[in-house]
Amino acid sequence: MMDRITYCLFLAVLIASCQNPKRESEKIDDTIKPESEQREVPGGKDGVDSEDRAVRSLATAELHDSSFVFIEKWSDDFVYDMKYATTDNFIGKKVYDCDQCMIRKKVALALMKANRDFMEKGYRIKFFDCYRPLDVQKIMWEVYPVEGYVANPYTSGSIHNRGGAVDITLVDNEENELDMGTGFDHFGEEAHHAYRHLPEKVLGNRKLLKDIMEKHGFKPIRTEWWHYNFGESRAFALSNFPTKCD
Ligand SMILES: C[C@@H](N)C(=O)N[C@H](C)C(=O)O
Ligand SMILES: [Zn+2]
Repeated sequence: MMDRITYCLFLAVLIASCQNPKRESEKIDDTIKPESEQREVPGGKDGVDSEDRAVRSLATAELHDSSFVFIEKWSDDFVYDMKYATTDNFIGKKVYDCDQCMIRKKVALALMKANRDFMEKGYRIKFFDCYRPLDVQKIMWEVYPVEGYVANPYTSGSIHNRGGAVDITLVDNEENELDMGTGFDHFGEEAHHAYRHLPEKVLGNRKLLKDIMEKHGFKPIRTEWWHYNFGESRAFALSNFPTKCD
């Protein structure tokens, strides 16, 4: 009799898990930004005021800190060149279907605050990469299995796979990239933070990026000037859903 009950319980649990409800951490934001917050109000100084409103709007949205959001939906003030949605990357192949930046809500908020600081100085963030599915990490590892430049997907994976890392640079008001000394995904010592044989201007640009990102809770990695991990993002779950646009 007991065995029958245990068996029924087991069956019920199995059926429930097969329905595979999305974990909170993998829920994707489908809220609509209020109409009044979609347009910049005239008089805002270089978009900084509108960025403040955008931060408030996302901060008060009914979303879990770990929900994935499309940052483009919450702020008009970023620039995008999502390299893995093109063939212009070290893999030589387009590996994303979507060219938008998808990231955890908590990380998006910090990025919007950092962007506000950059905008006060006449710059803004340009994204090269945000959330990255674990399967894409495996493709990268096949092409370039060197830790420091590509995180090992078979150990702890990349913070990109957890929706907590971004690859970025800065652009000016005409959307010209600041000179950072190397291109994106230059896997060599010239891209390291400790590499000093660069013009003062380049060192200053890297420092500007690093200082403001650190102020907002991001941590650089030793080997790539463009890569920033947010806070304790290892706490976010590894994800592997494909990058699909809204
Ligand atoms: C591949 C490169 N853009 C990158 O993000 N590297 C770091 C180390 C990573 O894979 O997490
Ligand atoms: Zn990166």
